[in-house]
Amino acid sequence: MAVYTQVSAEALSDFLAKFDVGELVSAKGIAEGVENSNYLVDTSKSRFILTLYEKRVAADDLPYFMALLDHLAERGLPVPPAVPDRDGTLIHALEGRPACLIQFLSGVSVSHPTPLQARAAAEAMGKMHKASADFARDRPNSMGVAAWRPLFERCGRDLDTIAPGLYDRAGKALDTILAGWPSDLPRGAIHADLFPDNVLMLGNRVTGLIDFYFACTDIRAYDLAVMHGAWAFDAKGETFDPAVGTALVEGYAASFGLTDAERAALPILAEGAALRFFLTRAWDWLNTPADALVTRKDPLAYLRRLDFYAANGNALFA
Ligand SMILES: Nc1ncnc2c1ncn2[C@@H]1O[C@H](COP(=O)(O)OP(=O)(O)OP(=O)(O)O)[C@@H](O)[C@H]1O
Ligand SMILES: N[C@@H](CCO)C(=O)O
Repeated sequence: MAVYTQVSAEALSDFLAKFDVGELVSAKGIAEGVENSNYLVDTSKSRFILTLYEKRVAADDLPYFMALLDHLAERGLPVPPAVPDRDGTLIHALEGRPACLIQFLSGVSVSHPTPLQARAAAEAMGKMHKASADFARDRPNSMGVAAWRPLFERCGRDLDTIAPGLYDRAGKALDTILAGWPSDLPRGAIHADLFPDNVLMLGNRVTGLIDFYFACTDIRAYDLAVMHGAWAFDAKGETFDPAVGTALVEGYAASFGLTDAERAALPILAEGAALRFFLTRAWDWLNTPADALVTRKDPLAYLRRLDFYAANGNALFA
């Protein structure tokens, strides 16, 4: 599930009355996702996503995300901008949470991407990087390299309750990654969480890039590294699909371009991306009761990716 905040029919009708979107016809909570509360809302005029922002999305960051979505949508990217109310306001409050009414996009997210689908998604990411090249706003990556040691320390020795020896193992990986982290690669606005569930597709065509709530200014090739880890393995991180991996790198290179320096850095960027998702999942694992309604994501699936990249990264991206 991802409906942390319940919205009553009365509150939703009052909310929608501020917009020129017709009358409320139906609303239902969306099960997918773990970060925010999402509802599928049908009105007499159209279909929308209502998002109420929960723990990890700071209200102060919403203007950045909404400006980026507008910027990309204006340049023809298939991203869902927020719908303005009659006064032009994009960001609202509903049931005590920051909330936006978002344009609905068609398509479904694929759970087992083919190389053709992976290539199309990586090309779309390349187009997004192109379109955001003149986006003037900046947002530091709150889940970026500077956040990893503090997050690791906050998890602490409790990591060993997930698997014996995990604290020492993760600590060693963290030291290696921080020591080798590149500082001179091109930066720009990146998505930073472009997992298959954040790409809507119809067949081999990308119809939507969604969930920009980790978007930030960071190393562009890091975005590709995040995508590689998310798309080219099975969910448990046990099996790597080389055809999907190649399709991602070549799709991005064909669409945006990849310098020799960026390509050479992909192994360490991929290790860093794997560590990032390992750490946030481990933190959530340790801090979400096992019987909570939300399904916890397995941190070890990202430790396996980390091990894979450490052992094979250089050969993989050569
Ligand atoms: N603009 C949109 N158009 C169509 N469907 C959408 C849109 N935005 C979200 N969805 C649907 O809602 C689901 C959850 O949305 P989203 O991924 O933004 O949630 P989240 O809680 O932020 O999740 P995550 O765990 O990926 O961070 C998506 O999987 C998709 O099915
Ligand atoms: N994509 C993330 C969850 C949202 O940040 C994960 O799978 O761990």
